[in-house]
Amino acid sequence: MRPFFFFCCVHRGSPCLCLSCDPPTNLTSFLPSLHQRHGHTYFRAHIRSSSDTQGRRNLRSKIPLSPCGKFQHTREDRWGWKGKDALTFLSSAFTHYRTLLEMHDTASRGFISGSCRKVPEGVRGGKIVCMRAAGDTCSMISAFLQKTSGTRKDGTPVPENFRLEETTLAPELKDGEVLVRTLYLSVDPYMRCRMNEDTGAEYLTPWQLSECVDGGGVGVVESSRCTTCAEGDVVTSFNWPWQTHAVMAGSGLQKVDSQLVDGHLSYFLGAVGITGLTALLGIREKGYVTKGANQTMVISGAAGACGSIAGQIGRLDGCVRVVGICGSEDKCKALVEDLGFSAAINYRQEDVAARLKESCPAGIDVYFDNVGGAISDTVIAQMNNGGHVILCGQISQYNKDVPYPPPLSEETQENLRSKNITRERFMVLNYMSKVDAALFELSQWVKSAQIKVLETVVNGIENMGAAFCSMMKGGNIGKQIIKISA
Ligand SMILES: NC(=O)C1=CN([C@@H]2O[C@H](COP(=O)(O)OP(=O)(O)OC[C@H]3O[C@@H](n4cnc5c(N)ncnc54)[C@H](OP(=O)(O)O)[C@@H]3O)[C@@H](O)[C@H]2O)C=CC1
Ligand SMILES: CCCCCC(=O)/C=C/[C@H]1[C@H](O)CC(=O)[C@@H]1CCCCCCC(=O)O
Repeated sequence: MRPFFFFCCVHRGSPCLCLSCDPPTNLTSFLPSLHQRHGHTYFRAHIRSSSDTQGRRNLRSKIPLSPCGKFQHTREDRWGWKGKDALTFLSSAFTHYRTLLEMHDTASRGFISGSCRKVPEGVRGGKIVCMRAAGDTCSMISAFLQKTSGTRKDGTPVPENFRLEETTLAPELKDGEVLVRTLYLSVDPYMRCRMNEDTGAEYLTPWQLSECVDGGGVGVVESSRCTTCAEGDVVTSFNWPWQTHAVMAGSGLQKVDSQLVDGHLSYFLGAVGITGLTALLGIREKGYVTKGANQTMVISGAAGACGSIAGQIGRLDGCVRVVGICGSEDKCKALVEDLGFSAAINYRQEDVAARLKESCPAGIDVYFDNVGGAISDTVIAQMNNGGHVILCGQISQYNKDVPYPPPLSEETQENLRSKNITRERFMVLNYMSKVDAALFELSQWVKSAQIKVLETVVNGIENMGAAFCSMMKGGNIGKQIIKISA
């Protein structure tokens, strides 16, 4: 929905409430339907007073507005309530302001006291910005990183590392900007590294304590002053702020085609997004899978976002055995029964070396490594001569103070060298020229159910921090998604 602005002003001696919209199109059809659809419209208030040295006050209030009167055309780009209807609205609005201002700001209190029969002296272009028209969703909530003892480079992240703030969006868009409503946000392992002052990876910038946290997101354009984005477009970005709404530069957003995912827009953060691409391009660029070569592939972190897709692609690309390693019985069951893995090993309960011997009788040719550490040492020890390790990630090391990729043990280095095993670092962002074709391929596989998609969806921005921490400990099956709005 397009944001719009009400201006309180004196119009020929009586208060007038005007509505302005940029560009001023579709107002006639838009306004009547507003109340029909939502019953109540909630407003967020900005007000400017002559005694307010900081200029603008954000009152952070919701003002229920009852349907009243009919809109009148007052100027080419303005529509408004006049006379009695305007007074009714202003009266309730100012009553509400007074309560809030008494709580918030004694300096501003003077100008709203007294009668609301006329616009009080001192109010200069007081402005009420409509943020949202549906129930409680009018706030813009942002998530910030905060220090807690023990969680910097070494240590497990906790939900208390994140705090929420409720703020108001700047109402006017500048040239090139768009207002987006966030639909889904992603939490990803690399974010643990962004919690550190030194991320340990040259392409990752640290999150700043006072700035809104960002990452992968998908949303819908609600209004636009950017030539490349239009209202209703579905867009995505790697640098989406953890906010319910955001004003962003249109040039930083990629438009996506909902048909690619049959309307499952969260897939743009997973199977038909960065983690699907990581699985596909990682295998294609570094896995050297050859049809008819009788290869066995092992995947660690196999029930996660990348791993669950990688195993299915390994099979589709021609591996005869695909074995997953993951952290629970439920995950093992999902891999074998739902995704068609040949076998699955629960590393928390089983002897990984013994189970690998049993489930990979011809040895291991390709290893899609998501976790590193002891699990990877064990897998590499059972790899065949001329095998290939796809070095995708090392999540078992992200809570430690080590560089990326972390150093290998002498024994594992010797295994790689003596068996001529390649172990090349893979980074999906280095293959952006191949992304369009790869996304199409993933989309076709998903649509035809040759690839099944698993997701763990949590609702609400207030649960972002907890969802991130849970994913880091294995709380997810498939891609961890946070649904922000419908
Ligand atoms: N190179 C690239 O371009 C990219 C790399 N990655 C990397 O891929 C890997 C997977 O990412 P993604 O699919 O998004 O995340 P996942 O969906 O796989 O979630 C993380 C999973 O890691 C597992 N895990 C956590 N701690 C450990 C541990 N100590 N030992 C073993 N497993 C652990 C948990 O599953 P469980 O219950 O099995 O323990 C958890 O569910 C990460 O290492 C990430 O950094 C991701 C995207 C792009
Ligand atoms: C330091 C550990 C990194 C391990 C590998 C990994 O998880 C990489 C993930 C990236 C993947 O290539 C695609 C992504 O979305 C991940 C990186 C995102 C980069 C965003 C950069 C944001 C910033 O730093 O400003």
